[in-house]
Amino acid sequence: MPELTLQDARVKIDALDDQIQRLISARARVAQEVARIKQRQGDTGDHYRPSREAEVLRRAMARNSGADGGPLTDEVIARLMREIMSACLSLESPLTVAYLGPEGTYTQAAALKHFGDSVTVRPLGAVDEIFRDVESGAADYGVVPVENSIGGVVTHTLDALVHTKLRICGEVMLPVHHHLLSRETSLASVGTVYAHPQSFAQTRKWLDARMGKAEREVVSSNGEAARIASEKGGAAIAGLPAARLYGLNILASNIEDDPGNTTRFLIIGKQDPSATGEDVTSLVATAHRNQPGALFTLLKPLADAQIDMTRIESRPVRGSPVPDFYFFIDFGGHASDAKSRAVLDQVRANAAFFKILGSYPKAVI
Ligand SMILES: C=C(O[C@@H]1C=C(C(=O)O)C=C[C@H]1O)C(=O)O
Repeated sequence: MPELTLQDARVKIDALDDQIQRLISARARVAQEVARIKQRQGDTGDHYRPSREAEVLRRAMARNSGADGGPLTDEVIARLMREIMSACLSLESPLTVAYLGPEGTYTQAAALKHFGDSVTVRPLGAVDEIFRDVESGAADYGVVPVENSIGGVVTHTLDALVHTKLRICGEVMLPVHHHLLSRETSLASVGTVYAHPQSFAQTRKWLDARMGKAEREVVSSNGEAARIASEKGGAAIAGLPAARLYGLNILASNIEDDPGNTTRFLIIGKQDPSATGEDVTSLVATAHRNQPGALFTLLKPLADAQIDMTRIESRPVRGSPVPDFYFFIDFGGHASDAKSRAVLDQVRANAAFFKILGSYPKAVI
């Protein structure tokens, strides 16, 4: 590009902004048209389509890697597109999204990462409440944490999935950075640290080394920890949104023991997203008891079909007179594709209890 003066550059930016805005408005009008087409087709539900959104985001990232792409990163481009889609969708059917509150939690950050800013949010107090809220229709979708790369599974979420009629219709991966937040200005003045058990698990080494003498008090969420620290003193382990919300100082940043610390969240709702080519299927099953090799039998069809099993977790079956376990299995593929369907049929045939929890697009950003 030839040298521009500052004034020339600003004139250029103004002209580009004019174009961008005209195009965004044109896009919003087409999105309204999509909603009208759906209504004419008798579609009475909400107009959110997780698979279509995943495709739009993947296309945006692919374009960014192409000849006209850059210099912004794929993730930044996808996030901008995310917000445009969110705003377009909210014109016709503003979504209501319930999540594990209070405000300032990582689950809130996950909800906004997945749905964008143009949604109505309902921060609720417990995982069960989120399931009930979506089942009753008070919220269109729910966002619940399911697993952290250091702390392990969120048992309430797995237990709720066994019995719910809701479907998993998406997943969100959120890199989690913990910070020590306080009204105080130095670590030495902190007598008590408040945090969610998962946050304690993820910062244990740092706390042992730097705050060995401080009391550790478990609370129900990171947002709650920040609220208590803002009212009673002490410090909270939480994310930056909580620091902003409660006006706390950041005494120490990125105190997680593993810099790759990531939490996976599930989107729960009432729809079954269509296949996108990059999907995950989640199921829960129990093996036949008292049979040697029962778990092996359950999993063998996946191995035989060379399906990529990305996760397996177990939870005890409550009230069972003998030890029995629910196995939660994730694999790459969509329940509607021939290979996955055949494997699911075989697993179902070998299982005492079997339920597909959902097939949904693999997280894009
Ligand atoms: C309902 C639809 O559109 C909604 C709006 C989208 C957008 O603005 O790009 C994408 C997917 C849906 O959440 C659809 O495309 O079927």
